[in-house]
Amino acid sequence: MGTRGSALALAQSSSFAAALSEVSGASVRTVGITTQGDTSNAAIATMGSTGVFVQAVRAALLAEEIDFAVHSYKDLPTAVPDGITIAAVPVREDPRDAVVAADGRTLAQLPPGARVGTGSPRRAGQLLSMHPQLDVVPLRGNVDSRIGRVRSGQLDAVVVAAAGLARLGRLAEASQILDPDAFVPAPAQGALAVECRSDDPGLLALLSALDDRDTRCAVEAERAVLARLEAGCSAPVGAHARIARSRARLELCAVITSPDGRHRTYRTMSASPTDATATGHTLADTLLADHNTSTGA
Ligand SMILES: NCc1[nH]cc(CCC(=O)O)c1CC(=O)O
Repeated sequence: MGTRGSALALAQSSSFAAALSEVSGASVRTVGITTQGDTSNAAIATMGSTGVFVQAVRAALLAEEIDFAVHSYKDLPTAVPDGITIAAVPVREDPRDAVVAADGRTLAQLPPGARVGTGSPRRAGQLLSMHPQLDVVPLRGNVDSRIGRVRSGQLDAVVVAAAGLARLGRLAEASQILDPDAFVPAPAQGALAVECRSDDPGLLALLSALDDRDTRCAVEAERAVLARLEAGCSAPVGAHARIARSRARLELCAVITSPDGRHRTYRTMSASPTDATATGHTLADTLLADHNTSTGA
């Protein structure tokens, strides 16, 4: 099993490995892979192509240095390369964003000018649109160092994925969990994608035992929004889907903001779960047309 070497990547891949061993009896050996995303100090949004965390892991997979890889799904580029298949999308962790703030404050309780760190244009745009009194400052690094900026007093708050906190056993440090219908998470946030080589049917079958149909469907709809907008992972687009009322309905919401938060376009759509991709595309078209109208583009 290939994985990045960060604490978060190791936590999520080792819990997947444990689940795989449990259902299949297979023993799993972990191979840590360093990626450009781990070694560069540049802001994620300036690193150009999407998938800075992913390319080295996929190269190792195609070179048969590893047999399968566990990725944070939201970090994957929307196109899956030839020769690689997503064999499993396990049950999703909490998809929501979370605030870690000094003195346990919520965003609404932060004073004007409070410094809130995030490196994500999606989070920055939504923060400013909802709370224009805040001073959003660029930030990157692992979850531990981002929370460290709050604990040291350099920042008043940071916004991170609840899933990241949960996987590190630190969800209790969140002072607010943001409603995903109001502050829309990144497409596929909280989900994992387990990839293997397409020509490895035995392993494909083994891994697919841990695939969760509802998670795959929700993520498919969210990622279809992103793919249709041809936006990379750093574009200010949020999308969140859930499967409601015992699989009868797919409910999808999506948001685009301008980077300064002055324009925010939010739309929802409900459809059959069998139409996940088409629903994502349709919602993206509506969203983009309405956003362009409101910004005068
Ligand atoms: N962009 C980095 C990243 N990629 C995956 C997660 C954890 C959440 C997840 O699994 O979706 C994080 C941290 C964060 O966004 O705070």
